[in-house]
Amino acid sequence: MTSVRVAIVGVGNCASSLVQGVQFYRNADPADTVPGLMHVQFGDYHVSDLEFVAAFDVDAKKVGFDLAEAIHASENNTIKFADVPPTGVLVQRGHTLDGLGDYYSATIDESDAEPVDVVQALKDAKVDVLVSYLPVGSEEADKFYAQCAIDAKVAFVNALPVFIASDPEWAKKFEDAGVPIVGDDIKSQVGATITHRVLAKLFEDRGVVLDRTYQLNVGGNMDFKNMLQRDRLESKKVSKTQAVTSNLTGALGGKKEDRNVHIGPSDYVAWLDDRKWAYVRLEGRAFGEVPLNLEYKLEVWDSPNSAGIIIDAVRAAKIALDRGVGGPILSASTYFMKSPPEQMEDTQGRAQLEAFIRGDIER
Ligand SMILES: O=P(O)(O)OC[C@H]1O[C@@H](O)[C@H](O)[C@@H](O)[C@@H]1O
Repeated sequence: MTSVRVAIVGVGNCASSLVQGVQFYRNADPADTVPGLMHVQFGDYHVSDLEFVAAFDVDAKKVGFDLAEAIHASENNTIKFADVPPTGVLVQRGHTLDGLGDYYSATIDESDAEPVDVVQALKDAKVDVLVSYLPVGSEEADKFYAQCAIDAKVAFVNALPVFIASDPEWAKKFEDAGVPIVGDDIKSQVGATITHRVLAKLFEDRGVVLDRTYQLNVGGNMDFKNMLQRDRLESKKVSKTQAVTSNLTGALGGKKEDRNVHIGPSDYVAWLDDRKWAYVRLEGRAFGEVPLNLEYKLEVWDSPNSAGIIIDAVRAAKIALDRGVGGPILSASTYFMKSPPEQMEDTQGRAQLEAFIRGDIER
């Protein structure tokens, strides 16, 4: 089988963990279990089949540098768990559009190079899958790159909370073009979303009435700094909220907004670097209408926590591309993403995805 030729837009911490992860597990035995991957061998593709062939960013400390160097440059502050040798891929000057909010603009220097023709660059590098890791709130920029993927006939993995796969008009554009998309908004391996989603569901499954809940997140990466600009995180709040409530049938079921559900990024704490701490509280009523409350705290390194999921999402997108299936890949989107076109309970989502890998279902 051929490799999976991957391009990345946004060479931040998440890109760093992805590139390091492919290096770290390049010799993994297909019979082994790798934490954070569904399979070492996912359909026809081993982890090591991912080949990074293009990257785009706007940061002067990254543009023009080898991807292996750029992943540790500028404000990137995630954990280093692999030595990535030079890739021979130089980061190209992407288009800024609304990609930089106030905090990014104040923190980094933008490259003064001319933005490249992205569609041409994708074609020249024979890219199979473009992963969008733009900062939260980059609505215009994310749609620009989605359109580039359509024009270059490159599959798209939308890791941020801008609604593309889950937007019927955009979904149709991908379908009409015969280009697969997996989106929207990556759901980490064991992150704030999945733990909260599962525990809220546990309340319901055990007959406890969930009256109110919150999820307060703090972190020290640029994602959290960027989100200090409150108007950039609206889509993120909606995405995170529906990821939890879509699993419920009670009063909070399906709510995108409700006074009794507060889920969102809460503050930036510089010394946490790329660690993310989530404080979650669920308040309910059990037998005899007696109060029952649960509170937990999750501590993770944010970017590695989603890198394995992206490796699987990229391989699912490539399988769809190989099979000539365009539009949202529902099974992969529902299992990997917070805001898929259709929400499904996670074990069911995983079973659907296994069926997709085997070729039993189309998408
Ligand atoms: O931990 P969760 O809730 O699944 O969130 C995962 C990801 O969600 C994305 O929206 C964030 O920008 C990432 O930084 C984060 O890793």
